[in-house]
Amino acid sequence: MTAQIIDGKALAADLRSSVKDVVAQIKAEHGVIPGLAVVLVGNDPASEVYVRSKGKQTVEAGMNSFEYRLSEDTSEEELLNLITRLNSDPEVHGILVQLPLPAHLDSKLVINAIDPHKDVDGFHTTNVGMVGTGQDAIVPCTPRGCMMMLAQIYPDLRGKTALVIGHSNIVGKPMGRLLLNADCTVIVAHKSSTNIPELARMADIVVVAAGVPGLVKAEWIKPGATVIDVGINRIPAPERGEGKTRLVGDVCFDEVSEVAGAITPVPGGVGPMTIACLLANTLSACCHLHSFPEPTLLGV
Ligand SMILES: NC(=O)C1=CN([C@@H]2O[C@H](COP(=O)(O)OP(=O)(O)OC[C@H]3O[C@@H](n4cnc5c(N)ncnc54)[C@H](OP(=O)(O)O)[C@@H]3O)[C@@H](O)[C@H]2O)C=CC1
Ligand SMILES: Nc1nc(=O)c2c([nH]1)NC[C@@H]1CN(c3ccc(C(=O)N[C@@H](CCC(=O)O)C(=O)O)cc3)C=[N+]21
Ligand SMILES: [Mg+2]
Repeated sequence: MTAQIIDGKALAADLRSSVKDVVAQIKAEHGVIPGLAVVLVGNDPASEVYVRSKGKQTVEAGMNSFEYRLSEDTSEEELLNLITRLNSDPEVHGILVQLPLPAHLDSKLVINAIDPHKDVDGFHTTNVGMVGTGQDAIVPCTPRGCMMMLAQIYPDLRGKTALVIGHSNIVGKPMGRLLLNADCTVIVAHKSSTNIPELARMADIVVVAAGVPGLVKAEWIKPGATVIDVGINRIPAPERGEGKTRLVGDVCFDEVSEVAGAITPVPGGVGPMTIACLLANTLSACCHLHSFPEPTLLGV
């Protein structure tokens, strides 16, 4: 069997184009332009790349992008002051603080200072609690993107056995909660789990967000299962020339795609969906803040 490749790049382009249509409609009807503020503290090169890409795609969707680049030694007070200003700025509908923050800043405190209605990452304790209890709330971008990709394969997720590998607050835990809300039977594994290959062989759906290249092997996968690879790892690629690198996920893609029914590639899988969902969340936040009807995008 050769797995169907779930094309995140194409699906993300569809999502961005439906966001763009609704943005144009809101602008025409109400004169409101959704705005996203991205805050980057320090100069981590990888974060720099993501922030630039987010800003570009925000503008391409017809929204306003506000970027704040603060120095590595910014104090917690300065950062909290900026968030307070953004919370009360009517042109800002979404606020994203790029993680990780430098070690001297308390990310829980900083994230919880964001107005939950503007927390387009869905990391605020209020949004986490609401998603955890099955209430409408802002859903974290990466898990939301994974759910949209799963919807391409399964019209109904009820009763599917799902394994999530990784239990971070930004990917694994919210992913497990969304799958549970969709009535999957959910297992969430992590470094202390002792029998992941065995658990994986029971799963119809495997979502891996561990940050370990080559973690998931073909013999772990039940034939026909769907494999969602969230991992983003930059590894040396001497075959491309000295000092060159390439991006890989957490899945041994070539061998797993011989067994799985469907699989997401890296790059071009979950990553582009994450950014498209950020735009979708910003649009939804704008609609909510202005009491416009919730836009229907790709249905998740
Ligand atoms: N595509 C996208 O849009 C995004 C991709 N990512 C990528 O996804 C990956 C995970 O990100 P994130 O959740 O932030 O990472 P974290 O490092 O915060 O969490 C990793 C999780 O994986 C677990 N883990 C690590 N090694 C193993 C292992 N060998 N077996 C089982 N579990 C393991 C850890 O367990 P423990 O807690 O016990 O240590 C932890 O729960 C990274 O590669 C990151 O770059 C992240 C965000 C968005
Ligand atoms: N507050 C916050 N929210 C985040 O959502 C957040 C964050 N902090 N910190 C870092 C992680 C990581 N992340 C990615 C987004 C897009 C791609 C992406 O578009 N990847 C492309 C490749 C990009 C490349 O070539 O480097 C792809 O997979 O095809 C990857 C990773 C969001 N994160
Ligand atoms: Mg942990």
